[in-house]
Amino acid sequence: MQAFQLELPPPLTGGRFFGVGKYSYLVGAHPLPMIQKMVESMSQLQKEELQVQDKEHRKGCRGLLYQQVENLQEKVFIHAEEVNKLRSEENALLQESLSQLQLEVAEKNAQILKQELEVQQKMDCLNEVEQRLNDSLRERAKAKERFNFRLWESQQTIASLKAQPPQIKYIVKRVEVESSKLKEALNEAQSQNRSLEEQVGMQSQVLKEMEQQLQDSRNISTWLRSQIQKYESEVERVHREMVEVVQTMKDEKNRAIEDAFMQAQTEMKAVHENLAGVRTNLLTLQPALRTLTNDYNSLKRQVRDFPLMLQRALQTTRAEIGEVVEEVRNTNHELLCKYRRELQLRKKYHNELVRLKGNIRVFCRVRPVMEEDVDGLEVMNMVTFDPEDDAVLHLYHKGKLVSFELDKVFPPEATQQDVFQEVQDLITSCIDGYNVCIFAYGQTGSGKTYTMEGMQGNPGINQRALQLLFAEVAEKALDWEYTISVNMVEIYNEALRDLLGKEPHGKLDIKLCPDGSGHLYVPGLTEFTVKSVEDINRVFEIGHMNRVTECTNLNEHSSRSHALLIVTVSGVDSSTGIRTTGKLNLVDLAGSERVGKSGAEGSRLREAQYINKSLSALGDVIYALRSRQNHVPFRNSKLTYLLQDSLSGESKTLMMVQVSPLEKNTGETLYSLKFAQRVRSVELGPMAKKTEVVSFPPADQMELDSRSSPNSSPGASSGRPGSLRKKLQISGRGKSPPL
Ligand SMILES: Nc1ncnc2c1ncn2[C@@H]1O[C@H](COP(=O)(O)OP(=O)(O)OP(=O)(O)O)[C@@H](O)[C@H]1O
Repeated sequence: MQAFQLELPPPLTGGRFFGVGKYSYLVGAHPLPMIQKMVESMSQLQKEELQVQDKEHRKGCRGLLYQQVENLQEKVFIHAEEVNKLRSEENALLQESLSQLQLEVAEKNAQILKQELEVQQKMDCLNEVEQRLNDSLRERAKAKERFNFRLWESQQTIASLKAQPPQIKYIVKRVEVESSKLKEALNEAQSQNRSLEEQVGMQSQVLKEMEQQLQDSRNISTWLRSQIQKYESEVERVHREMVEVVQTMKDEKNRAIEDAFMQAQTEMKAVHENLAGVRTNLLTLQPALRTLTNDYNSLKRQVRDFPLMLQRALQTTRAEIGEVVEEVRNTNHELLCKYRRELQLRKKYHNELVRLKGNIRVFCRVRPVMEEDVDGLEVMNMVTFDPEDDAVLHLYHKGKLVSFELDKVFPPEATQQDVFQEVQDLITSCIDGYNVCIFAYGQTGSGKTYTMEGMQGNPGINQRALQLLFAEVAEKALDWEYTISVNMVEIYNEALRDLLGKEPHGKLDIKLCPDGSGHLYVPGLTEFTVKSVEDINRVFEIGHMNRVTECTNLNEHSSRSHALLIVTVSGVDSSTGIRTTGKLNLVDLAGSERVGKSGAEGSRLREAQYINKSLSALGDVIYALRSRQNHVPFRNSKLTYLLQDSLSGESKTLMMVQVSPLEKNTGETLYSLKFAQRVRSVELGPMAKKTEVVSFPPADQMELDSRSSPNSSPGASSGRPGSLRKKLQISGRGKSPPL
């Protein structure tokens, strides 16, 4: 049975809809007292309007309840009708099956009668045949008796005649004749007798069959009787069941009606109670309704006046807001000015710091003695360090100790992280818009690639720099939006090649920007924007692959070409719109060893000449920059020309001079350290500021210099490095002795 549920109206909660009306946004403390007052009166109005709506709602509720009672009664009536219909349908079904069963029983009875009739007919026939058989048997016995008697008589006659004379013979003949007649008759009788016996046999066969049939018929009749009994008992059972079902249904129907009636009564009672409650509520609400109606009317009036009030309030508020906005704008402007001043100051201090440290710094890294260096022989370590000064190293060369002072010396045990620690400030300054160049300089096998690229699992400056840039950029992401892009190029025999391009074999040109800014650019150079370490690795892979395909022996090739990773960091401050662009150039230079001197020929000699030329051009440029000369010879090599923007102006340069500590390499080590010393020694002191043009001598001449005066040549960094360092610390870098 379906459960009826009364749909009562929702409970009335007075302020349930508070703050949901069209003026809801006005609820809450407002800074302006006028608006606050208006908001309060509006919410009061809304509340009262809701209460009036509640009362009207209750009125409608009573009608709804009556309607529901009527619906309930209607449903009870429909259910009673359904029960009746169900009962009559089931009765009809049962009657139908009963009459069908009776019909079947009648049919079976008729069949049995028919069978019995047939059996009776067969029995009659059988009796008749039996009767006839008995008669014929009796006749046959009589005939047999007669023939036996006549036979006996004949035999008596024959015997008596045989005992008589010939006369008697004749008689005998006659008797014999007579006897043959008798014999014939006897034969005839015997054949008759046989045919009768056959008939008797046949009749007894027929009789047996008939008996069998009779027996079958009796069996069938017994089976049919038992079937009839079964059917009768089945019919009786079905009838009984049907009566029971009808009875159960009657009971159920009565119960259902009673239940429905009871439920309806309970629900009616509840409805009446509700109705009574609603009536009482209505009675108590009537005075409140009156008050509310009055209030409502007065509020209506207020609402009518509200737009005017609101307009006035809005005008006042607008004026107030305008004042506040103006105030905020002024404050913002002041803050922006302060911020810009701070930015300028920061840049100034940073520049000052860098200036104090030197815009061009020279570090030296000594690679460890490798297993492959040992080669069965004892290996002499020719480089030693000053335990008290990490900027000094001593080289034992041709029986003499030559000392060098640089900005920082990394001993063989220094890790990649130690090295990176010292250069990271330089790298992050490109986020602030500075151009930075880091060069790895040194002979082949001195560890340039190890320092710049590093190894799998222990990356060098290149990868660490990009990772640091990502981290720094992410930290500033709230205020600044940065883009980091990379190029990879190679300079081999003064030819510039794009290592990320589709055609790495093609030569690139360096051109002046057509916008008249004086900046340089490389048309067709491939640039990748990188956002993650994975991107960097992919870029490095492409660059490496292109370098590999360029030459069969990569190491051979790499030591004869300059590899440049150019990272551009562009940023825009979202609040001020200030834009910055900084470039970080990470350069793995070609091997600095003087192949030309060792009698190389052909392509080797050409390569060596190109390398010598470009390295001394780089030395010249750095020297010119450091000594603040008017003319800086950037155009003397592809390398310096390409890096012109990043080497001049407020840019920062770091030369990482790589050396080997092995005895066999002391010549090259000395040469590299002299180069480093020369670069560094051109301090920004008073003498260095002179626009004196001091060209970097080619490798051969440097060798001569070192031979003539190994202790005195590199900027007075002879046997007393510690004292020089101290002197520098006291007087500042700008005051170091001139060349
Ligand atoms: N600081 C170091 N610690 C450990 N191994 C180093 C270090 N420096 C260099 N090596 C190893 O020395 C070998 C030569 O270094 P690397 O290839 O970096 O020299 P290179 O100057 O770049 O030579 P090339 O000019 O031919 O490119 C490499 O096997 C490298 O792993």
